[in-house]
Amino acid sequence: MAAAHLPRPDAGHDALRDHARSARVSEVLDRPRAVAAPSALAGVAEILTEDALAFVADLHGRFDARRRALLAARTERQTRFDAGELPDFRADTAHIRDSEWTIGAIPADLQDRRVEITGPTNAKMIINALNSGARVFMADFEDATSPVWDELVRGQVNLRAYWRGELGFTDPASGKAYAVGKTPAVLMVRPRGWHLDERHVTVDGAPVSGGLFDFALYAFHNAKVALAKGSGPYFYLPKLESMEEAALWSDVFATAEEWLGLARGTIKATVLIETLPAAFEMDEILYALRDNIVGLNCGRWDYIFSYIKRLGRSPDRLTPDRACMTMDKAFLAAYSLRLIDTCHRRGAFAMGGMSAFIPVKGDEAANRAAMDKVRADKLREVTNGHDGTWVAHPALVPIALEAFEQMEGPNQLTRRPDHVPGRDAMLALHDGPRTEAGARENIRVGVQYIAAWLSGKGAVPLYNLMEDAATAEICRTQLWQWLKYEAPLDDGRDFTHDLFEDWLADELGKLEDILNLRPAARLLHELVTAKELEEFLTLPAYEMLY
Ligand SMILES: CC(=O)SCCNC(=O)CCNC(=O)[C@H](O)C(C)(C)COP(=O)(O)OP(=O)(O)OC[C@H]1O[C@@H](n2cnc3c(N)ncnc32)[C@H](O)[C@@H]1OP(=O)(O)O
Ligand SMILES: O=CC(=O)O
Ligand SMILES: [Mg+2]
Repeated sequence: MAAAHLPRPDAGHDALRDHARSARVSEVLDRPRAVAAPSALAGVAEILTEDALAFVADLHGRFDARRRALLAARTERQTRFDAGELPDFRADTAHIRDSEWTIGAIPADLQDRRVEITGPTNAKMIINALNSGARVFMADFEDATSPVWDELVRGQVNLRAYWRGELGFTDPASGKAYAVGKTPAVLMVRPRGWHLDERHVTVDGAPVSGGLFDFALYAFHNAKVALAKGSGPYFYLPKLESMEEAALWSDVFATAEEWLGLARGTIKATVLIETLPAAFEMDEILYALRDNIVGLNCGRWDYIFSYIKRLGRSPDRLTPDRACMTMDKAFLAAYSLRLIDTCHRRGAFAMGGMSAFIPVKGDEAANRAAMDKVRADKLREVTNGHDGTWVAHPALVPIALEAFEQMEGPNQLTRRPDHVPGRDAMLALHDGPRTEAGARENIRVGVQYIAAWLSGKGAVPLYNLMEDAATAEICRTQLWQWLKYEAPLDDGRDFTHDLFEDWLADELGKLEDILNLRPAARLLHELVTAKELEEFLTLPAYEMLY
């Protein structure tokens, strides 16, 4: 059955889901093949194999129309938010929230997730992360990755090599050799979100989903080897907005398990709750993925971005400086407590998130202050009831571990918060000023991050903070929002077009002329001054990527 025979994207979720369920795995032989762009990388022949690409094509044929329909549903929901509707718990799914059920079994090697390190998929960082002492390493094709074709393939080559005991790296500059140690972290992989295409792989001329491509290749090559080594095919799922989007992953997993000859429920996933709409569907997301899910995670940076994106077209939602939006207050505090309660009620892990502070080089006092901030963040998480947390850098593993060793066991699944915040608290905005310094920081970080992304780097240290796609999205959406409403600043001025132009020119003048700085500045300018808020900065940026 060719992709062209699938129901139309606007056919409705039920028709699309029924079609996907009725399509049999054996039909794949009649389907079009996925065509991948060439890559000269060593190891590519083991990754872009005919069978692996047939698997990608099959997933594309079954699920891409549904993915596109769900993306259209996000746009439709946004028009309702723009008209003044606020997110709320769904009436049609009350039975899921109100009834008693729990998720499926959690594998032994996922029972202790006290500290999880994240990072890009280059060989050195994979090895350093696996050896870092963290319980889990999440290899990231999302926020920390710029989807340059060769780098994506290289990431898959590296992950495949890891499972076969063949991953090594020698730094050409220092000559230092890197090898995976005897007790590596458990490996999880985060595929891209539903919004991103992978234009280097097409079926009938249409690009496949980036997320399906990342998932499919990793699962195809490694699921069985990981299981044979006592682990499994484990994933983090980013940027979901609804139960239906979770159900799409559930159906993808069921199909993949059938393809790969795995028992139903072998694939295990943790879902990031990092969009405002998803926070109102946490029970529903756990339920939709109940055969495969093991937990939820507070993806705080995308969550702030989503709050601005979904509600920020309203003048009464003007956000304060990015630095004021902390996890201990307002909508962020509320959603993290609700996530803990929801997860523990359903037997799922409630993972904390990423503090953006990283070690400060060459300034002991500043470094101590940054480490203290990380410690305080992790102590808040463990005290509230999280079962584990994320760190961005190996030096932060001991700090987070020390905080999470306060738990009585390897997790605290039986704990429930004393108070579960409701809808109003989940929508409450932080207090705080909007300052010139905050606007200038957004400009500086936004431009330099986009320049790095266009140059192939998805995570960078800037001004002693970890910056990635999610943190940069906050910068540019906040500037857009402030400009749209000419937001009042704390010094009495309004954030006008002229001020933005002046500060952009001034900040650019001060920056070192790094690769892609000018195109990045042009893109940031376009995004900030656009009449309509662009859904993701990575969508126009991807058009500029080689
Ligand atoms: C919002 C979210 O989605 S958060 C999740 C996505 N973001 C991320 O995963 C970011 C992960 N972190 C990073 O990429 C990096 O730590 C950065 C870019 C912030 C800083 O990187 P660097 O400037 O290279 O850090 P630094 O120079 O201090 O690194 C020291 C050593 O630690 C290693 N290291 C740093 N971060 C990591 C990491 N996350 N995983 C593995 N190794 C790491 C470096 O490779 C380096 O190794 P070496 O001594 O063998 O050369
Ligand atoms: O993915 C994590 C986030 O904070 O965003
Ligand atoms: Mg994120």
